[in-house]
Amino acid sequence: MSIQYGEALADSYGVADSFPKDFGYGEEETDMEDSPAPSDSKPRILLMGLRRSGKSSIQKVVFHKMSPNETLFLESTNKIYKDDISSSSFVNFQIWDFPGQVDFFDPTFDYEMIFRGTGALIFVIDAQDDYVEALGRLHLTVSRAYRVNPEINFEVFIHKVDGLSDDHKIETQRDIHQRANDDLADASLEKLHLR
Ligand SMILES: Nc1nc2c(ncn2[C@@H]2O[C@H](COP(=O)(O)OP(=O)(O)OP(=O)(O)O)[C@@H](O)[C@H]2O)c(=O)[nH]1
Repeated sequence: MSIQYGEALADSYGVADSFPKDFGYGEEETDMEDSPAPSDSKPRILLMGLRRSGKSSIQKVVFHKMSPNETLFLESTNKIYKDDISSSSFVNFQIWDFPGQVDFFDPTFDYEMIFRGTGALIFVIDAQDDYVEALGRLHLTVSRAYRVNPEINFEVFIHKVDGLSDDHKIETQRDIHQRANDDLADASLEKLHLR
């Protein structure tokens, strides 16, 4: 099984410069209990991960030209935030930024509907935090999503590596990779590929 992890997202911050300034993004805040509107049929990418892991920062810096410093002032997300990215007929998708604390047992949270229409799920892990809790959440999230829709592409972003030495970066990546896949193997979910 070949598994690769997304390169540290501190690097992705530079990506913002490659997007034109004048994208006319539609913005929408949606309650968890909302049912999907017709425009939700666009290809959908979910951004999930623990609270303060950096999901909104990634979305704002990469797609809205926010400077990394400004992300310090981002408020915690408490609803699903849907962002339409449609710069041309070739680039046309939605990013859904989730609150850190998604409750899969909340009956108003229709995760089956959400996962059914999802193309990719990006799970963000804060490398500067103790990531044991994040790994538990990763496992819960991807195993649920996979059972609903095995076609989803799962990506793990190891984020906030700016404070880590090169050796520590490699060690963190190796450790997260190992533990995440051990958890999947224990649950007989070897077919679920994390990248
Ligand atoms: N050191 C460092 N800090 C970062 C980086 N990216 C984001 N942060 C900081 O992390 C904090 C949380 O970022 P958010 O983007 O709000 O995190 P979130 O995952 O959307 O949080 P919730 O909405 O609570 O789920 C902010 O203070 C950011 O400035 C990074 O690459 N490096």
